Amino acid sequence: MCCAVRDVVKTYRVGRGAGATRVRANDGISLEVRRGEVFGLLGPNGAGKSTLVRQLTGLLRPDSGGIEILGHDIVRHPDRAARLLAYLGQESTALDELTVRLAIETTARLRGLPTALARAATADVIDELALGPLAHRPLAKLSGGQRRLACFGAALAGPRPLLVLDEPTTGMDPIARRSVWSAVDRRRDQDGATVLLVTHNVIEAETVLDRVAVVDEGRVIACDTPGGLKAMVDGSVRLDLVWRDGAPTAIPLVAALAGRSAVNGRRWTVRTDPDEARELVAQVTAGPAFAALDDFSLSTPSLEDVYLLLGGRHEGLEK
Ligand SMILES: Nc1ncnc2c1ncn2[C@@H]1O[C@H](COP(=O)(O)OP(=O)(O)OP(=O)(O)O)[C@@H](O)[C@H]1O
Repeated sequence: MCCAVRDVVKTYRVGRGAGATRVRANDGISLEVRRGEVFGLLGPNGAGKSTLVRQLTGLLRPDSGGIEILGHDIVRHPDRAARLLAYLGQESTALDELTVRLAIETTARLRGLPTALARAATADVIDELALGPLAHRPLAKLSGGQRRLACFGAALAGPRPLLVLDEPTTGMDPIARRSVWSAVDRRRDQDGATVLLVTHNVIEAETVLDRVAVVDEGRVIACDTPGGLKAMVDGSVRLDLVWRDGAPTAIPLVAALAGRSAVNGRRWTVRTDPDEARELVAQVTAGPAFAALDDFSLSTPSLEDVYLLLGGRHEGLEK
């Protein structure tokens, strides 16, 4: 076991005096992260994911509950977390004035590597993430995605058995994102590192995560492998129809679909069983509606579908 979280409760106080209110950000969270796995925390804005990871990193103290990392009691000894894990938070301003190279090297030195080793580790990370062209520029002068990649690089400098990454790929282009996921894979496969990842990107998460905890309103509402979670929505498929200039609702078939589609701009999404989906595709593509279509696709369930399904079901889904 790498991390064990037991019934963690964290309440923030918002405002002052008589008008103060309380926000229960974590409402009894329990989960276990096994050694060597890439474990994801998935959930909507404000679900309590960052609050949980900040407690794991020793930066925030739970009101109650226990957190153990590699046998260390982090609630009692929050200072130990820094030796056990590398943390990439949502904001990283401490390193902003440094160049990319210095930010990575400084982090490696702070993690106890002697100068020569810190330099070598920095060169490796710069190479691995293709940060060479940015290495001499201060973080503050980089684009959002570039700065995020540089901060991720700093998080990798100096080995740690646990990587805690809060939305590591925010703002990154597809190439940078891919290099992040490759680097995460390498840390797990070659170094046996455990990775705890906060993400909103369900599609991306599906390809890198071994297990996922779905967090909502401060609680874990489901925890399983992506495959196990997707089995909940087995037997359904998703038909996406993208209309060129608005849907031709004068066509009876389209009018009938309107009532059962989730509409997002020009995109209509219908969830149904595979047989009906095939039938609908045949009807839409063979009839007059086809001329109004820009694109259509039929997909098997993704974690996103699970996530949407869980939105309304908060019980009995943990494994
Ligand atoms: N410092 C704070 N003071 C008061 N309330 C806070 C504070 N930090 C977070 N909260 C509240 O606690 C709840 C959980 O926030 P948290 O940042 O943990 O969510 P999250 O799941 O990480 O969200 P996101 O995906 O948007 O980053 C929210 O309602 C948030 O408004």
